[in-house]
Amino acid sequence: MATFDKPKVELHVHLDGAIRLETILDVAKKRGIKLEADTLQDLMQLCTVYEPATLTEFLSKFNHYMHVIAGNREAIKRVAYEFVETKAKEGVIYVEVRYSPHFLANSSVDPIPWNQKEGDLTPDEVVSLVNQGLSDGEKAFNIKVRSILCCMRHMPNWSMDVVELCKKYSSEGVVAIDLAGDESLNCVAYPGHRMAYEEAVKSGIHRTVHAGEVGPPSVVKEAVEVLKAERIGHGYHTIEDQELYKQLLEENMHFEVCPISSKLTGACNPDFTKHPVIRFKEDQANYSLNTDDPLIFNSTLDTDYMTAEKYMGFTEEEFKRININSAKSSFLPEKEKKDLLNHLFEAYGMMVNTSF
Ligand SMILES: O=c1[nH]cnc2c1ncn2[C@H]1C[C@H](O)[C@@H](CO)O1
Repeated sequence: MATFDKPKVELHVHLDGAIRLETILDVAKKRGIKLEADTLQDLMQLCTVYEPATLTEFLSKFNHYMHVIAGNREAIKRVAYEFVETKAKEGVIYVEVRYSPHFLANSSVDPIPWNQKEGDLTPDEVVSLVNQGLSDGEKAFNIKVRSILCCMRHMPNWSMDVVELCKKYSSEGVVAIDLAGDESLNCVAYPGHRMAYEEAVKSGIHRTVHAGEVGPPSVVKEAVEVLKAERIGHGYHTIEDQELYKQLLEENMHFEVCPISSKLTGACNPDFTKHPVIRFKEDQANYSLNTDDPLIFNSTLDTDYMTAEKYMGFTEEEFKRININSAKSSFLPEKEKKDLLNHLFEAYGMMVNTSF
């Protein structure tokens, strides 16, 4: 049985970090693409981070398999659909899944990623395909799914496209913009990212930013003050700047915490009993628990919850509280947020608050 066997909300998970190994092998076979591994076991060995590494080392894992899925319409739709099935099985009732449309394209993207040959799949069509896969999955598995489009730290020239795609597809489940990638190499957001986030603010597109994962608190400060982030991806290092941390606590800023990820990317002390989320818990901060990249960490949402229970003193009550906070901090419109909250209140045996 799962550690917290009740409906859950997940806000920080990368679609391209949540692909099934079986699917990678199968698609590679169908497309005649040679992989460095041809059994499930060997592919797992290749793609998984087993011991604490660095964010840069972790990000290099995507090189082993992204070329298999990118540029292929059927594969992209399938990955999105299967993702929803996986989350439904984990007891997730609402998930916001993120990805870079450019990383899955092979046309209208400069440079073309993963050494692909130029084709005819644009970032725009990628978003449309993912939307279809997610929407088919929602119907088949009866959960709610929304998506977030990622800008990449090292690719500021893609960011204006990303915000335009957020606007174009806001009626098809795209709810926000994100800035992901290697914060350890690019600590200050480029003008391209700043322009895209300015446009997001102007157009009412919700905003989250990977910040303070491995980088210093200044990255979090920039995310909040310059990029106008409404949520912080990870944000562990915020607590090294007590003034900033206190301010964000007062503002009820939401931190998207990913326990297993934070150990294996080297973001935090590998000793879970010293994890910053324990401080968040003690301060009753607003945060969620998430998987981030379950393919690469060989994890599930339950292993993250189990870790929190076993090493961080999490109780059922705290799990309920953080899922309620996650629903409140989701990028859903108010009415849908209330419905989601009521669903959780009911499932958790709490009084439904009719005063909203
Ligand atoms: O934990 C992460 N930090 C920064 N970037 C990340 C993390 N996990 C995945 N990414 C990157 C790699 C993916 O290709 C990209 C879009 O999902 O986002």
